[in-house]
Amino acid sequence: MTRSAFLIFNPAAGQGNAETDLAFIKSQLEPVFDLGVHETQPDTDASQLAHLAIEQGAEVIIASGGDGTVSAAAAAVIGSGIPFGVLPRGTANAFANALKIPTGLAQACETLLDGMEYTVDVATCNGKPMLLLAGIGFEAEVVKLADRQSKDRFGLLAYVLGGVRELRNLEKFHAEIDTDENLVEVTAVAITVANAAPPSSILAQGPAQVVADDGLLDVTIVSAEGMTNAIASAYDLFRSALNGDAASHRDIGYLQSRSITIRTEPPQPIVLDGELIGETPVEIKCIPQGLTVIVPQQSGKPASERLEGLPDLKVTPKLKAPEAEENQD
Ligand SMILES: Nc1ncnc2c1ncn2[C@@H]1O[C@H](COP(=O)(O)OP(=O)(O)OP(=O)(O)O)[C@@H](O)[C@H]1O
Repeated sequence: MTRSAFLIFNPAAGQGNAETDLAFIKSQLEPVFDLGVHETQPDTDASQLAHLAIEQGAEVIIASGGDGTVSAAAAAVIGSGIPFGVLPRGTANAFANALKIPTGLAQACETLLDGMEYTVDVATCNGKPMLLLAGIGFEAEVVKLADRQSKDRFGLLAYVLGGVRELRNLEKFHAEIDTDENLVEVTAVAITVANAAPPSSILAQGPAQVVADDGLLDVTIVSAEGMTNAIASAYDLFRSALNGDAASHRDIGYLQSRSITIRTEPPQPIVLDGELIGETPVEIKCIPQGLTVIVPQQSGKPASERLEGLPDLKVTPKLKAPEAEENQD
């Protein structure tokens, strides 16, 4: 029986040609899936379509568009157990990058055909679904500056330009971070709470790795004052993102918790998965194992075993000896 797949397609996303993209996607997926294509409209968003997909009993739900489309669709699929696929066609494609889903359309289609299911945590942030991360302070200011017009002109560079402009006006704030274990009080310029993070989200890279399926949120605190310290901290976070080592600069701290409340003085903007949602205080709670995503084979967890492809491979599962026999002598 052919599996039914419900494709949510945003024709307005990204800078490519939507018609060509859709024709290509159909050519790749129709031979394998019973594919229904549903285009988003300015007034029919991806989350409404994802709810429709669940109602109709879709066996796979696929979202194709920018992070706006992907996040809205994924949020609606949380808790349904239905495998969720992504065909990224946006500017930053943070969701795909965080889960190592290829951003090229051909490879992303291949992933849907021969990938594996990987169940990740999600979270709520002030009651809203959170897939990746919430930024408080600096990152939120950068998103404010990367407006739609400059995103259309410069793509990903818009965020970088926003970041450089914002570096000049780093503003400190006092923060109370209430975790499961402690109340941490600190002066910071940026606090990032991540469930999963793409390597480009450098402000989330305090810990060696942000693991998406450990039931925990990773908090990175950057307290750099002044331009020189900010650049040194940024360099350390870059190094952490590249090498998988934890950050060690004295202006960077990190911790883990299942739920977190952050209060700041003065109030700071919050950006949730790329969208400004308001100001602190913020309460974030992890929902372990909330979403099943289709990812390339082996990309979910750091591989601890790889055998396939070896010549003459044969793997025979061994039955464990019953305890009684083990104790016999
Ligand atoms: N048929 C449509 N015509 C015009 N706009 C649409 C349509 N469908 C959805 N939209 C709009 O697209 C936006 C979501 O875009 P999405 O985030 O998927 O892509 P993007 O903005 O190109 O990506 P990125 O944020 O990575 O640049 C929403 O604002 C939504 O209203």
